[in-house]
Amino acid sequence: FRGGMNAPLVSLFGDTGTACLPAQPAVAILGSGDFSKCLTTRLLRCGFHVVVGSRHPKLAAQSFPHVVDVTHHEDAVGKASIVFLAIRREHYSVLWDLKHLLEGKILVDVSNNRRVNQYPESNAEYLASLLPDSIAVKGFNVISAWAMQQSCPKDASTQVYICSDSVEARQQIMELARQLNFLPVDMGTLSSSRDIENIPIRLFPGWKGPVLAAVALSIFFFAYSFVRDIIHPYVKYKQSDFYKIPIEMVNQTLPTVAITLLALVYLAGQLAAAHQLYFGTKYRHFPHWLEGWLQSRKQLGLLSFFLAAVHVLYSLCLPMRRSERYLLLNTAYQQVHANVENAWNEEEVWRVEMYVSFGIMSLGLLSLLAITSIPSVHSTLNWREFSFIQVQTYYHGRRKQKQMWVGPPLLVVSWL
Ligand SMILES: NC(=O)C1=CN([C@@H]2O[C@H](COP(=O)(O)OP(=O)(O)OC[C@H]3O[C@@H](n4cnc5c(N)ncnc54)[C@H](OP(=O)(O)O)[C@@H]3O)[C@@H](O)[C@H]2O)C=CC1
Ligand SMILES: [Cu+2]
Repeated sequence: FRGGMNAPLVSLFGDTGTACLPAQPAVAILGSGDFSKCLTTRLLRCGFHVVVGSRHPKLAAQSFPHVVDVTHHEDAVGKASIVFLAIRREHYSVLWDLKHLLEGKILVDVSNNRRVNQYPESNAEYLASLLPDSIAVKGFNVISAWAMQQSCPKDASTQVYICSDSVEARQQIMELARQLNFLPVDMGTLSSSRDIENIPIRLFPGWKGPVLAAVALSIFFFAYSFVRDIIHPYVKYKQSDFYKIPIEMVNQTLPTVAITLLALVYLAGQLAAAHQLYFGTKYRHFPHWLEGWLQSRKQLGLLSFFLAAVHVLYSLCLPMRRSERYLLLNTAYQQVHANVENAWNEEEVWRVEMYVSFGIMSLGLLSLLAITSIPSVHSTLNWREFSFIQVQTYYHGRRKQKQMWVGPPLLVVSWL
């Protein structure tokens, strides 16, 4: 009915979705908790018939719509060939009594754990060993009950990772996921279930190192500017510049950390190239730390871009400050006193004009790098276009760095 020759005919009778589809088969769900309720809502909306198996069907039936058949485990399992297990791994032992009824059926394990690698084997592999005559499929565990209930969830990805040792069962559950408006991702055999179970527990795994590096660099550069621009004048000349802490200090730290992170992005590639040249081969593994560093280049680059953008905001606000106004007035007053009519300093003017222009262009290039690293933009470029942008920008950046990097790297502070 979907597409093909019949498509225009069907649309004549209106695109009312499920009305034109053939009756969907029944799907059983064991357990009546949050996940079960939300999965039921989604299945009903997509035209499936749902049977829920509960230990206390009378009690559980109150929290399900009337069209849902809420009954005992044995009864529910008998009515469907696909059974979702919306119970926790700790309670899988109840399935032992249903062993004979579950023979040859597809069991979908949606369970999650609390910690990474909490059990020696994954929940789905445990299920498969518990019921060897059934077909275990892992999936849907990355979707929260909340998102399951929404018809078009906006709070996170709609991708579901699915794996099973049976190819047909995997295909069947992937098709089901598609009908429920999810994007199934084929993860192969059941041995992938451990990785799939670890997905929801992870929290930005690639970001830990880069964020730590950014924090450490910020503390270091902030302390450095603090000692140099505030403590030193205070001790030496008894001059109190503490008002500089909230804006000037921060605005010195931000670009320094940003450019250092950007340098770290490119340094990793250089070290990798040096490693390959030194050993004369590209078939040798990089050391662990370098491997991790290479893999976190994107995060380092994006953090660099973020800090540079915040730096721009801070810089735009510099003339808004009270302190700026007082300092300007004081200089004007002193100028009048000294009887200087025109304080125009050609060299100073040129320096600042160029400095701001370079700053804007660097941010422009950096944002180009940042935008092309976003997956959806990335996938519209072929690899030649991608490397054109990433490499060209790099050489421009390098040429500029050469002009600017006079003296030891710490002097970058004065450039920024
Ligand atoms: N909640 C979520 O957002 C998500 C949950 N999941 C997974 O879904 C599964 C269910 O989660 P959730 O619905 O939140 O859990 P709940 O604790 O809300 O529900 C679990 C259900 O299991 C049944 N149950 C409880 N104890 C036992 C027992 N001793 N023996 C047999 N059955 C029992 C109960 O149903 P009854 O009383 O009817 O028998 C209960 O409603 C879990 O494996 C979880 O990891 C996965 C992704 C997201
Ligand atoms: Cu700057």
